Amino acid sequence: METILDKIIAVKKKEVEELRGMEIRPASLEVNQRRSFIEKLERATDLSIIAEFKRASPSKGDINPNIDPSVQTKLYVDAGADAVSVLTDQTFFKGTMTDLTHVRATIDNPILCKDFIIDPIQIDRAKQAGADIILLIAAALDDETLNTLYQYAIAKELDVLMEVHNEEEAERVLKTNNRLIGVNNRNLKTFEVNLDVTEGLAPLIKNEGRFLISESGIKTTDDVKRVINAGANGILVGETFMRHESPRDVIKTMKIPLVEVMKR
Ligand SMILES: O=P(O)(O)OC[C@@H](O)[C@@H](O)c1c[nH]c2ccccc12
Repeated sequence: METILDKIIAVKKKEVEELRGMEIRPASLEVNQRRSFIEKLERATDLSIIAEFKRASPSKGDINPNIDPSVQTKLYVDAGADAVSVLTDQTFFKGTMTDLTHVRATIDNPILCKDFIIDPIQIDRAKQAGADIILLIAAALDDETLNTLYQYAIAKELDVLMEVHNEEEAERVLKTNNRLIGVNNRNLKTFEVNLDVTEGLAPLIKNEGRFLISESGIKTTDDVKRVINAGANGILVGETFMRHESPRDVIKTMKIPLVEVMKR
């Protein structure tokens, strides 16, 4: 059966064809300046927070379709978020690359371009819009493509967040020497969300000395403590911040010291 991920990738293939016909100009020096999230993680003593701007999603429908990306992400950063994620997919998440451009003009923290990247041309476009981190989803890429895109991104001085959901994917990404691994608690094929996924995969990732970001389904301080205990260096949170009347207050309560977490 065709999964939502298959549907999304089919749309991305068309988008890539369209992009090939467009001129992607180099970004201005100011936009291009390097903002490394991995360097921030090396120095971090608290849990790192990547706060996401996400208007809608295939699993939840509209989340908060009418708020302004610059206003919302400024709020995130002022509350203590370390990085911001901007969903740029239009068809399924109601985002745009223009959202990312606007956010770049507003904040100075690292920005993750949250999209389904299958081709280097999308990396060029993300970089031009002002992204500092790109996402590579193991479930959507074979080993060769994953490696090619990874090498391409680091050559452009971008950080790469490699996303996994099971052991097989984790082993595949650990074969690269990428230091930043995201464990998605949501299964992109069934939408089921379970923090057990972070707990199950954390030993594998931490034993290899990589930074671990727990992604999706994080709502409460208890959830946060659970993933910290599992070994997470950071969290990626969208819906909880997008729906809350005061994302500032939630972010502040989630910014917890990492004390026992082994940092390598
Ligand atoms: O809104 P949540 O449950 O806090 O999840 C945020 C983020 O992890 C989620 O948006 C996400 C994780 N990986 C993705 C890949 C594509 C699109 C979206 C995602």
